[in-house]
Amino acid sequence: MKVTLTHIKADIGSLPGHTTVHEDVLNEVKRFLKEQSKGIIWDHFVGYVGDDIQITMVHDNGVNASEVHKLAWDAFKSGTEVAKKLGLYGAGQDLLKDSFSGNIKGMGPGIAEMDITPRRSEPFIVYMMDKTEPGAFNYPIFKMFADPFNTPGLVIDQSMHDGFKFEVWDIQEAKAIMLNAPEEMYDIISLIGTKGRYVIKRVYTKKEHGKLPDENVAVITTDKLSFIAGEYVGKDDPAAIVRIQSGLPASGEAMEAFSHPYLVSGWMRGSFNGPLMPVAMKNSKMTRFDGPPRVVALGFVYKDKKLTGPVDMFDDPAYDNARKLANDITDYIRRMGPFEPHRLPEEDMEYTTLPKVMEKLKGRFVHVDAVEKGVSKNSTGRDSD
Ligand SMILES: O=P(O)(O)OC[C@H]1O[C@](O)(COP(=O)(O)O)[C@@H](O)[C@@H]1O
Ligand SMILES: [Mg+2]
Repeated sequence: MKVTLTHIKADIGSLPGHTTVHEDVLNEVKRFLKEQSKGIIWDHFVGYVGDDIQITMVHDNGVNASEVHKLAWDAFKSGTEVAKKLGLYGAGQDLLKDSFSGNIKGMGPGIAEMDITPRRSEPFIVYMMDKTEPGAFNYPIFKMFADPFNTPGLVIDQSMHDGFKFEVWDIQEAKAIMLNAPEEMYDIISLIGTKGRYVIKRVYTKKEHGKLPDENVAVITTDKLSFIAGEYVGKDDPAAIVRIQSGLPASGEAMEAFSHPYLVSGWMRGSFNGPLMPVAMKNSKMTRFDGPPRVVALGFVYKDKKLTGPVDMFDDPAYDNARKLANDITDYIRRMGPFEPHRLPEEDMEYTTLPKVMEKLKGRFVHVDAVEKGVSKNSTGRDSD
C-alpha cells in the first residue's frame, strides 16, 4: 500500500514582527483541519517554528494531490482571517495568489512530500527551519546520508553500505541532477557547497538496498518566494521530512548532524550569515536580530493511518552546548554589523531590498579615470598630461 507524507508551511502573520506565531492563529488552523480534513487526509499535526505554521499530513492521495494542497491552503486562509483581525504583522504574507488553482506549488507556501512504502514501523523526523533558505539543509542531509563520521551506519550496517542517491536541484536554472554517494561524493559536494543555488531536493535508496530499494527517504522544500513574488517577501524558510532507522540513518544519526551550529544564510532581512541553533518548538522565538536562525525537529511514527508523536527532539540538554556555541558565534559575528561575511555577498543581496537602495546611487558613479584626472589637477594646479 502506498502512503503519502505531505508537509506544507507558511507565514500567515506573526507577533510582534516575524518573531513567533500567535496562539489564536495556530488554533484556527488546527480547528479548520480538525473539522475539514475528514475524507481527504488520515491524520495530521500542526506545529510551528518562529513565524511559520507547519502542517504535517498523512494520506493516500499521492504527491501533488489537489485536494490535499487545497486543504492546507484553505486552513492557512482561515488562519489569515484571524491574523488580520488581530492586526498581526504580515497577515497572509506567504499566500501570494488570490485563489487556489490546482496545486499549491508556486503559490507561496513551502511544500515537501513523498510517496512511501511503509515499513512495519515507519519512523520519520520533520525538520523545520526559520530565518534561512532551502540550501541550509545541504550540510546536514549530506552528513546524514553520506558522511560516515556522522553516520557510522554507512560503514557498519550492511543495508546502508551501498550508499544513497542525491537529487540536486539548480534552483536558479530549474534543472536537476541525480548523483550517487559514495561514488560521486566529491561531485555532490562541489555542487551543494554553493548552497544558494544547488540544493538537495530528495534522497533515494539505491536499487541494491535490501529492505527498501529505490525508495524516497528524504525530501526538502525548495520554494523560492522571491522568484514567485518578484520582490523580497522574506526568506524561503525551509522544512524537510527524513525517514529513519532500519537501513536508513538512525534517529541519533539524523539528529547528530545538527549538533554543530553551522553557518546558514538568512537571519535579519534574509541578508546575513549566522549559526543555526537547534531548539525546542516553544523556544523558536526569533528575538535576537530576528534570530539567530533556528531548527526544530519533530519525531513521528506512522502506522495504520495514524501518526504517533511528535517528540520535540531538540528539547534535550544534549543540545545545550550547540545552543551555547550558537550564542557565542552570534556575539562574535554580530560585531561586524553590515559588513561581509556577516552580511551576504552582493550576488545574494539581489533577492533582498538592497538593490532598490543601490538604484538611486547608480547615476552618480563616474569613471575612475575622470576622478584621477581631477585629483592630479587639484594637486598640481594643472593637467598632468
Ligand atoms: O520590511 P519588513 O516588512 O519589516 O520585513 C523585514 C523582515 O523580513 C524578514 O527577513 C522576514 O523573515 P521571514 O522569512 O521569517 O518571514 C525579517 O527578518 C524582517 O523582520
Ligand atoms: Mg519565517
